[in-house]
Amino acid sequence: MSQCSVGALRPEHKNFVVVGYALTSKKIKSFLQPKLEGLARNKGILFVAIDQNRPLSDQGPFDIVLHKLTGKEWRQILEEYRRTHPEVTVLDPPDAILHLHNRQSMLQCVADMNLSNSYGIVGVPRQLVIKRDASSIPDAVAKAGLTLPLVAKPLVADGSAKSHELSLAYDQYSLQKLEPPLVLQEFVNHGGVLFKVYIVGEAIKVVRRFSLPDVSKRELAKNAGVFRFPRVSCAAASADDADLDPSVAELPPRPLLERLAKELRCRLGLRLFNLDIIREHGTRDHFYVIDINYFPGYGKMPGYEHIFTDFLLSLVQS
Ligand SMILES: O=P(O)(O)O[C@@H]1[C@@H](OP(=O)(O)O)[C@H](OP(=O)(O)O)[C@H](O)[C@H](OP(=O)(O)O)[C@H]1OP(=O)(O)O
Ligand SMILES: Nc1ncnc2c1ncn2[C@@H]1O[C@H](COP(=O)(O)OP(=O)(O)O)[C@@H](O)[C@H]1O
Ligand SMILES: [Mg+2]
Ligand SMILES: [Mg+2]
Repeated sequence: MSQCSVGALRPEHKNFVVVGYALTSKKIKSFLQPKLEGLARNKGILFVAIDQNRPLSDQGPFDIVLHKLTGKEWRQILEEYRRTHPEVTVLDPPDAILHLHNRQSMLQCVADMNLSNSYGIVGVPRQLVIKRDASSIPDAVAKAGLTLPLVAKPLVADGSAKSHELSLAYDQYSLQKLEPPLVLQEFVNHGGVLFKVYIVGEAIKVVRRFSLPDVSKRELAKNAGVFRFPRVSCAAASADDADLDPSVAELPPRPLLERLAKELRCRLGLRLFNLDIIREHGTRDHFYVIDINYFPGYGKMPGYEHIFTDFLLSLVQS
C-alpha cells in the first residue's frame, strides 16, 4: 500500500514529485508493488492515494495524477480538475481513454495510419459492428464479405468482466446466437502466439503470450457453432520461454513497433497503453493489431519499476 496515504503531505515531502493515484484495488495490488514504491521513493517520487470522497482540489498538491477508474462522474471530476489545474499532468486525458472503450474506435487509428514500410505492414482485421438484432447477423456478414471464422467481441471494452467475454464463430448461421452490441472480427491465423507491446511514454517493451491456435480450412469445414473462449493471452500464458518455431516467435521488428507506438501516442493522445499484435501465419512481416488497452497490467512488464519511475521524472523535468 501507499507509504503516504490520504491526507496532508508532510513537510519533508516538499521536494518530492507527488503522484496522486485513483486506481481499483486490483490495480493497486498489481501495479503499486513495494519494489516500485521503494525505487520511486529513492528517486524522489511519492505515491499518494486519492480520496474519491473528497474534492480533488483539496488534496495534494499533486504534480501528476495517475488514474484508471470508469464512470461519467469520475471523468467529469477529472476534466474539471484539468481545467482548474493546468500545471498538473493527468495521465491520461479522460476523453482520450474513452476512445479505447469501444472496440471499433479503438482500432480506427491503426487503420487510418496505413503503416507500411520496409520493416512490414501493420493493419487491423476486417470487422463489422452489429449494434442490435442478432437475427440480421448472417446477412450482414455475407453482405460485408467477411470470411469465417469470426471472433465476436463485445463492442464495449470498459474493463468489465463482460467486456472480455469473447467467442469464436465457425459458421454464419450460428452467429444469430450472439448478443449484440458487438464487433465481428475476422480470425487471423497467427501460429498461436501474440505479442503484447507495452508503452510507457516513449519506452516500449514487448512480451510473447500464447493465443488461440490456428484454424485450418478442414477444421472450419468440420465445425459449426459459436464457442466462448476464456482469457487465453493472460499473464499465465507467457510464451517468452517457450520452445517455438522461430518464424512464429520472432518479435516484430523494433523500428516498426517504434513507428507504430509513436504514431499511436500522438493519434490517441495517450502515454500509457499496450497493444496486442499478431503476425499472420506464413508471412514474415504482415501484422494485425487486435486490441489496445489503457493502463494495462504493467506489473507484468519486465523492468517496469525503472521504466515507470524514469517516465514520471521525465514528465516533471520537461
Ligand atoms: O488484470 P491484469 O493485471 O492482468 O491486467 C489486465 C490486462 O492484462 P494484461 O496486462 O494485458 O495481461 C488486460 O489486457 P487484455 O485486455 O487482456 O489484453 C487489460 O488491460 C485489463 O484492463 P481492463 O480490464 O481491460 O480494463 C487489465 O486489467 P486491470 O489490471 O487494468 O484491471
Ligand atoms: N482477430 C483475431 N484473430 C485471431 N485471434 C484473435 C483475434 N482477436 C482476438 N484474438 C484472440 O483473442 C484474445 C482476446 O482478444 P482481445 O481483442 O485481445 O480481447 P481482450 O480485450 O479481452 O484482451 C487475444 O489475446 C487473441 O488470443
Ligand atoms: Mg487483449
Ligand atoms: Mg483488451
